Formats: sequence, C-alpha cells, structure tokens
Amino acid sequence: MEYELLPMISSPQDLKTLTEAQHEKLAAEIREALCQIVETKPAHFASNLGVVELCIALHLVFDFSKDRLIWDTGHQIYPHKMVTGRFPQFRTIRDRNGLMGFPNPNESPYDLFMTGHAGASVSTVLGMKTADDLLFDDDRKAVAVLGDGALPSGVVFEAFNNAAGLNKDLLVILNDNKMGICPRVGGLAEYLDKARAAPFYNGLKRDVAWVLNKVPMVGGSTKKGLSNVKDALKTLLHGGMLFEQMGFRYVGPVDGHDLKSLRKHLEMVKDIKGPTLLHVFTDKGKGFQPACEDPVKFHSPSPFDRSEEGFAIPRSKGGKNAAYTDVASETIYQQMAKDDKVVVLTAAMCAGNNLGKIRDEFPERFFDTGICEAHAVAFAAGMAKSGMKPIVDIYSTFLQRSFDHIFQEVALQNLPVVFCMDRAGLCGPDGPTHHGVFDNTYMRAFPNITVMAPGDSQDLEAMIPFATNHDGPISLRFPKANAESVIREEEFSPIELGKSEVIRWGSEVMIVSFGALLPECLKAVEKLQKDGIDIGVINARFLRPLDTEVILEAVKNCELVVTVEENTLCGGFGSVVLEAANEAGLSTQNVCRLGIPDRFVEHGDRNELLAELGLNAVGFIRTIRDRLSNRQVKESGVGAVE
Ligand SMILES: Cc1ncc(C[n+]2csc(CCOP(=O)(O)OP(=O)(O)O)c2C)c(N)n1
Ligand SMILES: CC(=O)[C@@H](O)[C@H](O)COP(=O)(O)O
Ligand SMILES: [Mg+2]
Repeated sequence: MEYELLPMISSPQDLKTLTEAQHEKLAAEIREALCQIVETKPAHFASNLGVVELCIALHLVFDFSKDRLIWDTGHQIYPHKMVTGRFPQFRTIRDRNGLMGFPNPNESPYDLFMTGHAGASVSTVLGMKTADDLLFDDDRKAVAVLGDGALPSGVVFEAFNNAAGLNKDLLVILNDNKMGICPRVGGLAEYLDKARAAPFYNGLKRDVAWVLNKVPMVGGSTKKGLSNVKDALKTLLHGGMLFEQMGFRYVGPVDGHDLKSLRKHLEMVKDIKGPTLLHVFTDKGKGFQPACEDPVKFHSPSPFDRSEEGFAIPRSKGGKNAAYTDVASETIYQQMAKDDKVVVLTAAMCAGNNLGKIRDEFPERFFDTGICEAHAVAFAAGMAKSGMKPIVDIYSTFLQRSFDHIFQEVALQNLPVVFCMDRAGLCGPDGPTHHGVFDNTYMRAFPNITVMAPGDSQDLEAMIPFATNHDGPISLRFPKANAESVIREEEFSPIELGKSEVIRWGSEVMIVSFGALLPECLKAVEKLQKDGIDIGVINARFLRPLDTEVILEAVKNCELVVTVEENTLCGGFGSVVLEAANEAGLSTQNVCRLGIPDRFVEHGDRNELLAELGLNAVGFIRTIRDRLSNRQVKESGVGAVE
C-alpha cells in the first residue's frame, strides 16, 4: 500500500485539517504500517491494531501539546507515535538507537512517562492535573487510557480512591478489549464481561440518566425507596456502577472502532467536572483477522508474511534451542507432578512464562492473579504459611512491584516461597522498563532469603527441585535467552546450599560468574588459555550464602579475579564478593567487577547490548588482557604512577 496521508502528518494538528473520509483512510494506513513492522521484527501488534480509531479520536478532540495523555499499558503507543511526527522513523521501532516500543519522553513531548509497567497512569495523570491546577495551568485536560488488563492492578484503585477524594477533572478511558496478553481473569473480568452485554451508550440513555438525576428527593422512607429505584434503574442502564460507586462519573460503553461516535463521546466527556470514566470497547487485533482470532499469539508475534487471502505465514526460524523459560516451566511441571504441595503463580504472564501446560493439567494448583504482582507475593506467603510450596514465576522487572511483600510477608516470616525470576538481565528490544537488572541487589538486601542463579540449563533443572525442598525463602533468576549447557570436565556437581562449582581452577586469573553468562566466560577462558594465561572459572551458583571458602581463595591467591553478572554493579554479586573479602581482611585491588553500569540501558538486540557493555566473551577477553597488561606496564615501571 502506498502511504498517502501518514507522511503528511507531522503533528496531531495536521489531523484536524483532514476530512472524515480521510480519517478513515488514515486508520487503514496506520494498520498497514503496523502489519509491515511485524513482517520484519517481533513487535507489539494486536493491541495497537485495536486502538487506531481511539488514538485518532483523542488527538482530534484534545490538544496534547498541552493536555496530558498517558497510554497504559504503554505497548499500545504505536499509532500515537505515528501521528505525533514519528512516522518517518517508525520502521526503526525497538531497534538500537531507533524509536522505543513504549512511550519515551526523550523522543517526543507527546510522550510523558515511560509506561512499560502497567497500571500507574491514573496516579501520574492525577498528579499532573493536581500540579497543573496548583500552578494555575488548570485549562490543561488530563487523560489516562487504561487497558482492561491493567485495571485490576492495586495502584489503579489507590488512584481512583484519591481522584474521587480530590474530585479532580480527570478522564480515564477504559480500553476494554477483553484481554491482557492472555484472557483477563478474576472478579473484575467477570464484571466487565457482564457490562459487555449492555447496549452501546446513546442519547436516550443519557436522557434517562438525566431524568433520574432529577428524581425529587423527599424525606424518610420515600427518599430511600426512590434512591433504591434510581440505583436499580442505573444498573439496568449501564455496567458502570462499580465506578460510579467509587466516585467516578461513568459514561459508556461506546464502540472504540466507530470514529464518529468516539469523537462525539470524547467531546461530551471532555468538559465534565470531576473524575470521569469513559468505557470503550475495542477488538484486540482489529483489521487483521488472524490477530482477532488469536490475540495471545499476535500480542507480540515473531515476524510473519501475509498471504493474499489475509493469512499469517510464519517465517521459518531454523533450529531453535529451548529458552530458559521453557526449561523452567518444564522443570516446574515435573516438580508439580512429583509433589502435590507445589503450586505456581503467574501475574498475567501465563504465555510469557510458558505455563499453559501446567494451567491445563494442574488447574487447581495454577494461579493467575492478573497484573497484581504485589498481591501475588502476599498470596503466595499465605499459601506457604498453610503448608504449600508456592513458586512465584514472575519477570524480574515486574517483581519489583512486590518489594514490600517480599520483605514483610515472605522474608520477615521466613516462609518457603520460591521466586523464579524470568527475564532477569537485559531484555533486548523492550528496553529499560523491562530489563531485569536489579534483582541481585534487591533480593540480597533481605535476611533469610537464599539467592541463587543457574549458570546453565542443567543448573536450572537442578535448582528448581532444590528450591522447592528448601525450608525458607529462595530466589533464582534466568534471562530471556536460549538455555545453553556447558561442557564440564568433571561430572555435574549437585546443588548444595552455599556451594559454588569450580569448573576449572587457574592460578593467575579466576572468573567468578553468577548466572547465565557462564558459557561466555568459558569461551573467554578457552581463548585466553591458548594465549598462555592460567585462567579458570567458578560458577558461583549462590550469591547468598556466598561460597567464601572457594571464592576468597581465588581473591587471596590470584593476580586477577573478575566477577561477572547481568545485574547492576550497585550492590550486586561483585559487591558481595568485595564485602566478603574486606571482612576477611583481604586486599581487593585484584578484583574487577563486570556487570550493568549505573545507568539505564536502552533498548536493542540483547546480544548487541551485552557486547556494548563488554558482557560477552570478547568483552571479558578485552578486560582481562587490559588488566594483565597494566600489571606488566607497572612491573616494568613504564607508565607507573609516581
Ligand atoms: C506491572 C506489569 N506486569 C506485567 C506486565 C506485562 N504485560 C504487558 S502488557 C500486559 C497485558 C496488558 O493488558 P491491557 O492493558 O489490557 O493491554 P492490551 O494488550 O489488552 O491492549 C501484561 C500483563 C506489565 N507490562 N506490567
Ligand atoms: C508489554 C509487555 O510488557 C509485554 O508484552 C512484553 O513486551 C513481553 O515481553 P516478552 O516477549 O519477553 O514476554
Ligand atoms: Mg486489554
């Protein structure tokens, strides 16, 4: 398809010069651009197809060069990027140095917050509105587009409560497409399903509602009776009682693909005083039939071609190794088959965690809490207290939501909850909101928690049963990567609390690796050995308790000890080694820490990012050679500091 209109849109102002027919054509062009992107790379797809009309309507009715807008969850941002001057760069989305796949304030003033984590939009929009009012900027409107998957997050209800208390002019658009990544779950899901049965909002309904508001209120039982009748009628009128009872004005439901109707309703709610919720029904995948039929698969699909008949033809990907996620889910499955006390929890990431088989075969021991990580951890603590063995299977970055419950409900009570942190390390194209690079630091902060990381797939297979049989809280982490299996000279040594695995001892240099960069360390060792360096590797396996016996032996005797981790250097594994050495009275001049630097890492291909940060075999070789050559320079006196 030739793009006729999209290249002409350099700002949302340009939308206002188009006719209604052109708006419809623009919607088709945006959908085509979305399809073209997923032919080239994995990207968020079905959600974006669903918000095309909503995006155009919002930019027609509001002026977001001053009004406030947050897309939540932020992966629905692609059409917004196209109409806010970024269509020329759109093909670079999610590439290194290209557009980010989430809102990015560094890219455009139309993006206000990076919203890769779901649910905070109502709070931030309320905050901006409150500050704008205090700063006499009160003509700015404030809008949060909230997905129905994001809705159950606890923080959303904290914000609703606060917004109603403050009675702020705030518009929440509930983008209801019946889906998170997976089908939505829980009581709210059922509530919204029922609301789906309601007819679309129309003028008649508004008139009836207006009449209801005029029902005279008289004293005593008559007043109560009329009020009950009014409530009952209102329930019949729409499915928004929940929101109304919380202090929001509810309008809807409206058809999220009828541009004309959307504009009309947005105009209607734009100037309503007080917090308002506009309920919009959209179809996840709208405009591409395979995505409508299987929105889970097309949430963020692998690249595919489109047939002339509109089918998606997957591109062959060649022999793909099992990912760490697959090894973890299979091992969890095996544990559940062996031990009926083991239960597993996911926070709306059943697909991402690859837990479908477990959900289907052990439905009574599988729990999807929705996007409610904080609750999931406290819920797991409750189950552990009553004698079950919960595995909390959550991405490292999203588990940050649970920090306080890891502290109070799990660590402080010393309960046997297993934290299985997927996507630990750099997550590639999702970028800084999704990189899981803080968990070594936050997990080690709490007494009682045992902190582990598998060095390869065999370790992971052994660590999960070890963890479910451990009497106390325990965490393990693995990245979004193929699960390699390292070749060991000795037999695989079983997991033992606080014991590392010495893969090879070197008298000059030792690499101490914590986690899945172990195979890269071994590649570096192989190369450096050929250069005549006596170098070895320790697979640390435990951060806490640290294997001080073995690791401090290396610090004491080797010229160089390099710690390696895919976690921030601030307070991570390398810091643990430094602290232990210091406590043992050892010099740490010979310890070099490699990990994620103290800044947020951008999006891009994971291997590319690791290479840039020196966290692959080439980088390790470079660092070790540099450090050893500095030593030689110092020894020969050349360049030595006086
Ligand atoms: C705190 C948090 N947990 C988990 C996720 C992973 N996640 C990304 S999108 C998504 C579903 C969001 O559903 P919804 O907001 O309804 O968006 P839709 O894809 O339906 O448009 C989930 C669970 C996340 N982004 N943030
Ligand atoms: C928006 C979001 O958070 C998810 O869609 C995320 O992009 C999924 O990442 P994975 O593909 O690693 O599961
Ligand atoms: Mg949704």
